[in-house]
Amino acid sequence: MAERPSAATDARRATVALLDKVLGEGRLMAECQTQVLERLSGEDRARAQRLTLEVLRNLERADKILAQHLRKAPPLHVRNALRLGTVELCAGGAAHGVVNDVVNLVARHRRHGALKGLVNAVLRKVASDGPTEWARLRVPRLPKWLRKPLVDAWGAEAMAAMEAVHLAGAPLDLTAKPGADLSALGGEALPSGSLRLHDAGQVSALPGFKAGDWWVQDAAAAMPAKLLNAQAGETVLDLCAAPGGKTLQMAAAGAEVTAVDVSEGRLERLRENLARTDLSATIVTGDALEITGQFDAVLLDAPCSATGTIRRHPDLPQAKDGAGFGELIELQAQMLAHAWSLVKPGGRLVYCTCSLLPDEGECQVEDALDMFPDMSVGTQASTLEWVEQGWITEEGGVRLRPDYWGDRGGMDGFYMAELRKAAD
Ligand SMILES: C[S@@+](CC[C@H](N)C(=O)[O-])C[C@H]1O[C@@H](n2cnc3c(N)ncnc32)[C@H](O)[C@@H]1O
Repeated sequence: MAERPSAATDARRATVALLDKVLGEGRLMAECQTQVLERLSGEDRARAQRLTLEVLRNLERADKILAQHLRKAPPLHVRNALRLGTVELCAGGAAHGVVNDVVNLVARHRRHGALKGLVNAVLRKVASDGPTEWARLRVPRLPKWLRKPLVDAWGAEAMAAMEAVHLAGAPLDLTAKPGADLSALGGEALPSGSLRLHDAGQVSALPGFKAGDWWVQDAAAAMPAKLLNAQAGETVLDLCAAPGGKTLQMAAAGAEVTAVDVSEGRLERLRENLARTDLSATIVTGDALEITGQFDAVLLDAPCSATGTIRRHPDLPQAKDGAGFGELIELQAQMLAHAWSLVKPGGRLVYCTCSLLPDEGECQVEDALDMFPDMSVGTQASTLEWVEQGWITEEGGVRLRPDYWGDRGGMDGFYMAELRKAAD
C-alpha cells in the first residue's frame, strides 16, 4: 500500500501550487486559494497560507541565496519548491524534515521528478550556509514597477520604512460593536479605537466572535467611516460596500444604510457579517454607477490597486505589474462624480481607496474640487484627536501609510477625504 504523504507534505505541496499560480499565472491568492486548498484539513490550510505569505514576503532573499547554488534557473515549479525550502530552512526549520519533504514533492512531479537530485543538493547547501547569510540580507524591496512610483511619491526613506512593515506582516485589528466588552481578548487599544491582537490565531475561535461583538477590520480601514461620522437616523449610501466593515460601523451608529456592491459573492459575506453582529442594512446588488436617489451621506470605497494592503497581501506586487491601473483610475473618477450627484445639498461624501498611489487618492479629490463648484473639504478630520498633523494632505484629505504607527505594527495604506456639498 502506498504510504500516505505526511501532513507537512500536503501543506508544502499546496504552498508550491499557490506560488505557481501567483508567480507563474499572475493570479492573486484570493482568486485561487479556495480551489488549491479545498482538500486540505483546516490545520494544513492555515499552514499552507502562512508558508505562502512567508515565501512571498521573502522572495528577494530566497532568490539571492539560491542564486549562489544554481548555474541556471530551473523550471518555475522546481524554483518555487526551492524557494519554499530556503525560506523554511533560513527561518530555522529542521533541515532533515524540510529537505526530505521538498525533495519528495519534486520527485513525485510528473515532468520535473528527475530534478530531485538537484533539489536535494541545493537545499543541503542552503541548510548549512543559508541561515547565517539570511540575517545579513537587506529587507526585501518591492518590484520596480511599483517601487518607482512610490519612491517618487513618498521618498526613499519612507519607502524603506514601508518595506520593513511589509516584511513584518500585519497584526489582527478588530472593530468593536458599540457597548461590547472586548476585555477577554486582551490586545492593544489603538488611539483610533480599534483593538489590535498580535498572534491572534483562528479568528472564529476568539471570544465574542459568535456573539457578534466585533468584526475584523484593519485600523486604517476603520477610519473612513469615522470621518463620515454617520448619525442615528441619517440615510447613508455605502458604495462598493462588500464585505462590509464600513457598512457595519455605520449601521452600528444607527444610520439607515444602503450597501451597494457589484459582487454577489462578496455581498454574501456582508450578509453573514450583518447576521452575526445583529445589525441591519438594505443590500443592493448592482453597479455603483447606476444607483439613483438622494442621501444625507455617501461613503465611496472605490475599487483600486489595493497597494495599501501589501503587508497582508504580499502576493499583489508579485502577481500584478500595474496593467489595468489606468482603467481603475478612470473608473474612480466616474464613480466619484456619480456619487457626488447622490449627495443631498448640505450633505457629505467620504471618498477613500486602500491605495498608496496619489493618482487614486489626492489627485482624484483635487480634480473633483476643480470640477464641482459646490464641493469643499470638511473639517471632521481635525476634530479626531488621533489624526496626526502629518497625515493631513495639501487638499485637506487624510493620507495613511503602512509605516504609520510602525512601532505598533503599522496600518494599511489608505487615502480618504470628507467632501461637503453646499446647501441650496
Ligand atoms: C475596496 S473593496 C470594498 C471594501 C468595503 N467597502 C469594506 O469596507 O468592506 C471594493 C469593492 O468594490 C466593488 N466594486 C467594483 N466595481 C464596482 C461597481 N462598478 N459597482 C459596485 N461595486 C463595485 C468590489 O466588488 C469590491 O467589493
